[in-house]
Amino acid sequence: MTDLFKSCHPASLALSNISWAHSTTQRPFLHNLDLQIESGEMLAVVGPNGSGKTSLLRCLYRMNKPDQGKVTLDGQDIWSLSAAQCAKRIATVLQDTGTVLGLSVFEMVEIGLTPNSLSWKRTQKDTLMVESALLALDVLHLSHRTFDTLSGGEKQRVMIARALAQQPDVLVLDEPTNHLDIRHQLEVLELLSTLPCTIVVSLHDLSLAATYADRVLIMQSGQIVDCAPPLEAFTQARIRQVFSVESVTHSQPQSLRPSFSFYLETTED
Ligand SMILES: Nc1ncnc2c1ncn2[C@@H]1O[C@H](COP(=O)(O)OP(=O)(O)OP(=O)(O)O)[C@@H](O)[C@H]1O
Repeated sequence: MTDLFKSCHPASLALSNISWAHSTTQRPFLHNLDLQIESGEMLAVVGPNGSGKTSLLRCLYRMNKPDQGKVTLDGQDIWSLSAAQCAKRIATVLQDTGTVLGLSVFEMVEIGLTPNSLSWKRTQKDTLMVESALLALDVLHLSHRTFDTLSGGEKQRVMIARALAQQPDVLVLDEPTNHLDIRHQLEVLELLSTLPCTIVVSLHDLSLAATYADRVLIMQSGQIVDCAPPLEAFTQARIRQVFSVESVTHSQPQSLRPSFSFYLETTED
C-alpha cells in the first residue's frame, strides 16, 4: 500500500464564497459556501437526501462550475487547470458506473493509470500498480471477469481500486459504501483512512462517518450547517434538526468514537 501511494502529495482544497445553481433554475442551490479542507484530512459529508452532498462534491472535482466564488486546489483555482490536469490530482468514485461494454476488471482499473502513466504499452510497473489496487480492495480474484457481470458491491470495490491506481492527491467518493456488506464497508473506510491523500467522502451512515472521519460536514438544503470533529458535530439536537430523527449515542469500545441508533419520535394520540 505504501508503494502504491508513493507518488501522492496530499493537497488542500478550499471553497471561497461559492454559489452554484442547477442549469434548469435561476436560484443558487449552493449559496455562499466557505470551506477549508486540509491536506491529508478525511472529511465526511453527510446530510438528508437532496441536501446537496453530490452537488458540493461535483464542485470539488471540477464538474459543477460555481456561478460565484472559487474552488482552489493547493491555492490554485481548479478552473484555471485543464480537465486533464485536474484528473492527474483528483480521483473520483461516483454513484453510477453505468455499463462498460465488455471491459475486464483488470482493464477497468488500468484506466485509472491513464491520467498519470499508462502509455501505449503496459509496463511491469503498471501491472503491479493495478494488481496492488485490486488486492487492496479484495477483488484481485475477479481480475479476468467482465466488469458488467459483477455484483453491485464487487463493482463498487473495483471502482475504488481504479481510483487508488490513479494515485491521487485528493480522492472524492460519493457514497462509496452503497451496495457493500458490513465487513467491506468497514474495510473500505479503514483503508481510506490510512491513505496518504486528502479524502472527501459522502456517507449516509453517521456511525461510519463518526468512526473514520477527522471532521464531518453536515449539509441541509444546500447549506453547510456544521463542519467539525464528529463528537462536536453530531449532537442529539443537531441530528434532530437536520435528519428529523431522535438518536441515542453509544461509545465504541475500541475507538471511543460515537456510534448511533435512531428512532422516530412517537406522538401521543
Ligand atoms: N437539474 C436539476 N434541476 C433542479 N434541481 C435539481 C437538478 N438536479 C438535482 N436537483 C436537485 O438538487 C438537490 C440536491 O441534489 P444532490 O444530488 O446534490 O443531493 P444529495 O444530498 O447528494 O442527495 P442524495 O442523498 O439523495 O444522494 C435535490 O433536491 C435534487 O432534486
